[in-house]
Amino acid sequence: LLCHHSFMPKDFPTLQNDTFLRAARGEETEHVPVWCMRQAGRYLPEFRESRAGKDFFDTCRSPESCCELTLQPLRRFPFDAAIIFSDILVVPQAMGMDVLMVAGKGPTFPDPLKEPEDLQRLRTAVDVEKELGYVFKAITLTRHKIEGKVPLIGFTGAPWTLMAYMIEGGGSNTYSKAKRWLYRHPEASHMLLRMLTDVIVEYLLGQVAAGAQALQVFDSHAGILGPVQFKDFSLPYLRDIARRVKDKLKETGQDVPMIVFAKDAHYALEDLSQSHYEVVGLDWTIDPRSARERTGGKVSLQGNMDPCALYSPKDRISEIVQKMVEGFGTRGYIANLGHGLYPDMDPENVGAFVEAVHQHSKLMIKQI
Ligand SMILES: Cc1c2[nH]c(c1CCC(=O)O)Cc1[nH]c(c(CCC(=O)O)c1C)Cc1[nH]c(c(CCC(=O)O)c1C)Cc1[nH]c(c(CCC(=O)O)c1C)C2
Repeated sequence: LLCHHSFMPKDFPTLQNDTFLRAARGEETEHVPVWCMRQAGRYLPEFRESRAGKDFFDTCRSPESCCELTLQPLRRFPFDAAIIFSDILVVPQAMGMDVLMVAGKGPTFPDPLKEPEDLQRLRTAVDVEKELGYVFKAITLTRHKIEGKVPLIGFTGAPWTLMAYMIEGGGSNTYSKAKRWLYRHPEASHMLLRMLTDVIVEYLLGQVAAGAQALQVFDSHAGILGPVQFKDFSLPYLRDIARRVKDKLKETGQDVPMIVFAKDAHYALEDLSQSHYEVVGLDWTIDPRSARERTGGKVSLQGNMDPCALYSPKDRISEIVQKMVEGFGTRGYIANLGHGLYPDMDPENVGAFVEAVHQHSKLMIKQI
C-alpha cells in the first residue's frame, strides 16, 4: 500500500474545528459535535438537482460530483463533520460484481451470489488503488475544498452487511437468502467474510492516505442477526478491521478515530465497546443512559435520535435533543440520528436539530 499511495505531502488546509475528533477521543469540548447520517442526501433540493438525470454510480465515480455533494450540507448547517459522498456497494463492485441503482427500488445486483461456487466469480486479490482510486481522489479533493472547516469522515460497509447485499441482490425484509448461507454454508460464509475484510482493510487505509480524518464502519444489517450469529459472523470481522487498520496506521504515526455502527445490535453493545473502535454508534432503540452504563465509559458514543423525531415541530425537536444530551452526557459524545435522514425531511428541521445540540450542550458544559 505504501508504494501505491506514496504518502506525498498533500498540503491540506489547517483544521479549524476539531470538536468531533476530540469528542471521538473522549477529550473536553466546548459543545457537543453533531453530524447526520445521510446528511448529503435527497432531503436537500440542491442534492436532487445535482443528481438529476445522472446515474448514481457514475456520480460516485466523479470526484468533482462527490466533492460538491459532500459540501452541500455544510453550506446550510454548522455540522461538526462531513462524510464523503459515496456508497457502501462500491466494494462489491471492486470485487467484480455488477451493482445498478434502480430508481424507486434501490441498489440491485443483476447476478447475486447464489451458492458457494459463485465465490469463484469474485476477484481474489483486489487492487484497491485501481478499483477504488476514484473514491480516494474524491476524498483528497474534498479535503482541500472543505478548507479545514471540519474533519472529513471516510466509511465502508461491514463484511456482514456487504455479504447480505451480495447474496440478496438488493435490500430485503428478511435477509433470508443471506442468513441461509450462515446456517447452511458456514465455511463459505466465513470465506466470503474474510475476503471482504481483506478488501475493506486496504480500502480504509487508502481512504486515510487520501485524507480521511475519521472512519465509520456501517453494519446496517447487524440487527437481522441474533446475538449468537453476530458473535460468529460479524463481530470477529469488525474487530479484525479495527485492529489491522490501527496497527498499520501506527507504523506511520497516524491516529484516526474509528466508529462502528451496528444498527439494531443492542444485544452486542458490551462486545462492541471492546472491539478497538473509539466510538460506538447507536440506533434509537437504545436508551442513552443504559448505553453509557453498559459501555462503562470505555468508548465515546454517537447517536441516536429517532430520525422521525425530525417530523416534530422545532420546539419539540429542541426538547427531545435536550433529553438526549442529558442522557448521554456531554463528554465522549457525538450527536447524530439513530439512522439516516429520509428524503421527505424538512431541511429547516435538520437545522433546528443541529442548533439544539449546540445550544443545549454549550449551556450544560458551562454548568459543569
Ligand atoms: C444519497 C444516497 C447514498 N446512497 C444511496 C443514496 C440515495 C440514492 C440517490 O441519491 O440517488 C442509495 C442507497 N444505497 C444503499 C441503499 C439502501 C438500500 C436498501 O437496503 O434497501 C440506498 C437506497 C446502501 C447503503 N449505502 C450506505 C449504507 C449504510 C448506511 C445506512 O444504513 O443507511 C447502505 C445500507 C451508505 C451511504 N450511502 C450514501 C452515503 C453518503 C452520503 C451521506 O451519508 O451523507 C453513505 C454513507 C449515499
